[in-house]
Amino acid sequence: MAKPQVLLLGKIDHATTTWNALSDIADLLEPQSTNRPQFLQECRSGAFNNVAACYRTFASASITGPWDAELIAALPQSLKFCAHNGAGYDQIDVAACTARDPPLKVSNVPVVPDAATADTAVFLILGALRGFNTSLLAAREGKWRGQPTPPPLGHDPEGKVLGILGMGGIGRNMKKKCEALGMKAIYHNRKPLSAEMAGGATYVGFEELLAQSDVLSLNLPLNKNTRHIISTPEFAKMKPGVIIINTARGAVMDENALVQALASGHVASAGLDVYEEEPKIHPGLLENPHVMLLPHMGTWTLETQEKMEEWCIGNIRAGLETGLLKSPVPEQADL
Ligand SMILES: O=CC(=O)O
Repeated sequence: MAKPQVLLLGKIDHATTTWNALSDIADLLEPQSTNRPQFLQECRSGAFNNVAACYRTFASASITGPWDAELIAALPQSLKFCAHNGAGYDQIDVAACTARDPPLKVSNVPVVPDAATADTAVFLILGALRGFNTSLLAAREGKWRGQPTPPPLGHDPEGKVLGILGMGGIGRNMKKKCEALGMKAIYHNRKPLSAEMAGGATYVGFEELLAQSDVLSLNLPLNKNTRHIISTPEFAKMKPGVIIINTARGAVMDENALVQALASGHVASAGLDVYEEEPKIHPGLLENPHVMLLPHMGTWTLETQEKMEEWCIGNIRAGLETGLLKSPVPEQADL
């Protein structure tokens, strides 16, 4: 019997040996397309009609566009598994995958990205609290401590309230690291965690989280319930001088509203790794020398990238060999 095919959407940079080893059970295939219209056409041409599983990266959206209803309808009937290499899978319309007959099973990469993403958040928290960005810029311009005018004094993390919106694996990892800096953690989730999972962080309502945080960190997934969960009315409920950190997805926060809140001074600073329209960064953020801006580097370490690729390939092998993915997305836990 012919082997099933596995389609690679994106690149494998590290786990090439594990990827190539998949050829014991599948033929490995790459698309010819370089943009979405071509990709839809390639799908509809029958070129992928023996593809049973697909490995996709966040960056592969530059070829396929989002996995929305149109794309999911164009994918071949043979496709049973989509292994996404990332924690956040907001690019995939999971409901449309589930509605297929048979359902298209989707997995993400949980846990593995937690530590590196939390480290990125800690870097942004410290950088924003201490106001380090202007000094980083000044040092490169040969202006010692911003000569002739030194920057305003920063703030210590010690004793500050860290509000965590979305206390999943990344939030919990970040909490531990920030407690080592003397911060006090409060959090809001749809439901409180068990005492063991919360690890001493206090559960508060959403409004209390807004009102009590000195540093508010966004660690929740992007979906239709969380899009723009932070916007003008929410900023108005926060402490003057609050610092906002976002390592989740840009669109959980209304970027225009953030720019306005920064301009008014109500939000003192921000540390951002993610943006509403990546790779574009809002000009109001680029022009503000106080905010810390990273270009989506949360999991960008050799160790984490390697482990994420391995995990994602593990999902493909599990799907093909057992019919079940190792880490299905929570919406499909019962499939
Ligand atoms: O943004 C990174 C991820 O979702 O893993």
